[in-house]
Amino acid sequence: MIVNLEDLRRHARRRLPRAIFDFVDGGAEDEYTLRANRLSFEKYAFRARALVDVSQCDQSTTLLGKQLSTPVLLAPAGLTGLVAPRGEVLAARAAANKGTLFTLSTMSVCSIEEVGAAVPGSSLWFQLYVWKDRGITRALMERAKAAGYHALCLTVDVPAMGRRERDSRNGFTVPPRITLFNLLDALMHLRWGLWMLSAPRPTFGNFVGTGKVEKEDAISVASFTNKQFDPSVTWADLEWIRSLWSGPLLLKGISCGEDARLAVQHGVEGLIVSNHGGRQLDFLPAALDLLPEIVDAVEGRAEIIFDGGIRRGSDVVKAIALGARACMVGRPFLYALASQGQAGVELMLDLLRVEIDRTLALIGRPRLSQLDRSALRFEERPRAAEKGLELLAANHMK
Ligand SMILES: Cc1cc2nc3c(=O)[nH]c(=O)nc-3n(C[C@H](O)[C@H](O)[C@H](O)COP(=O)(O)O)c2cc1C
Ligand SMILES: CC(C)CC(=O)C(=O)O
Repeated sequence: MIVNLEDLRRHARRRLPRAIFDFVDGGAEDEYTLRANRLSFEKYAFRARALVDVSQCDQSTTLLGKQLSTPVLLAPAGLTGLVAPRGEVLAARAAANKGTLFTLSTMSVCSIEEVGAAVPGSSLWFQLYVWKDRGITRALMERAKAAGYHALCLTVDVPAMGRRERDSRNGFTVPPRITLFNLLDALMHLRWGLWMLSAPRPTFGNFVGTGKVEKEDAISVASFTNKQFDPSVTWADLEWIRSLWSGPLLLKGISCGEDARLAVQHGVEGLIVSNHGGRQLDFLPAALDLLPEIVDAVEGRAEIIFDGGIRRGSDVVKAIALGARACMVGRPFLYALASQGQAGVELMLDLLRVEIDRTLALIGRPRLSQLDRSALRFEERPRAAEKGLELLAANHMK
């Protein structure tokens, strides 16, 4: 039975082959940041007001000029189409049906055009990684523009791919290598195996025909991206990106006040405060702990989106109270896709919607605009968090 997002994770764990589940679920190195992302929410409790009319809670909002029915968006996730066939199309449809946005990763299985044709461009953002081959980078932006995507989200926290040790242990490659273990694993996860047989062999769909993926047979994500992504990108390149993209521009992966101020000086419309879900630099602080410094640095000059560890509606309310305008979720929508395809993603968004409404009612602030830091208490000693860290560390050592 599915009553919350953790249930979707459990479902996904049963449904997906080990290497695919670990690719989605895992983080970098010791996974400190991955664990911290969750535990940081325990540092905050609520200050609730009583006897407020909460008969009409309203979580609708606007983001970069677009009306949204909820402040929860779907984060870019490479290889979503490995979790369910045509996974990006299914997730984009779910987001559009629920009045919110889907962000397509540069590293998607379905192409920019396929997703663009499935839903209105107004409910789509495109996430950009800058390739060494600037012709390819330029073409990605032109294709997203031609397909009607509303905003461009440049990810800035991958100058090198984080080391995901679960992927190394599992020998995870794209496309998945056909080995005896992988065949057995697929047989033990027959629904996923049959699903995948119904789709073309998954690869990085935006690069088919460019010669970049055809040559590569079964390569690790880190080897591929370290070969293709440009580690020399600097603030100066933003001007070039700006000259090619006329819509709203956001930077994803900003993690300190200095960079937030620079981003504003460069005229970006939005920032995504994120540590890439703990998949890049291990021992970055929990994403929630990055938020106040960045909100203070931005001083309202750009819209701030938060991601990292959101698993409850109350987490969304806390991030908004700390100054975010909206939140992205990554793994939860991938677990949901693995569990029930498009219907699973819609269910995940519904679960969060109900939890957000209930939290707003219980704290006596029926609208998002009424949320600020006075809605929270900082827990001096988050005892549950300390205990949780000890337990998780103990599990990790087993
Ligand atoms: C499987 C997977 C693939 C991801 N791929 C990308 C990507 O291609 N581009 C990107 O900017 N972020 C990527 N991310 C990071 C997410 O956009 C997001 O920052 C992160 O998942 C948020 O944390 P959460 O999973 O705890 O919600 C990926 C995350 C996961 C789990
Ligand atoms: C396929 C990868 C490059 C996607 C990514 O950014 C990630 O796994 O975090």
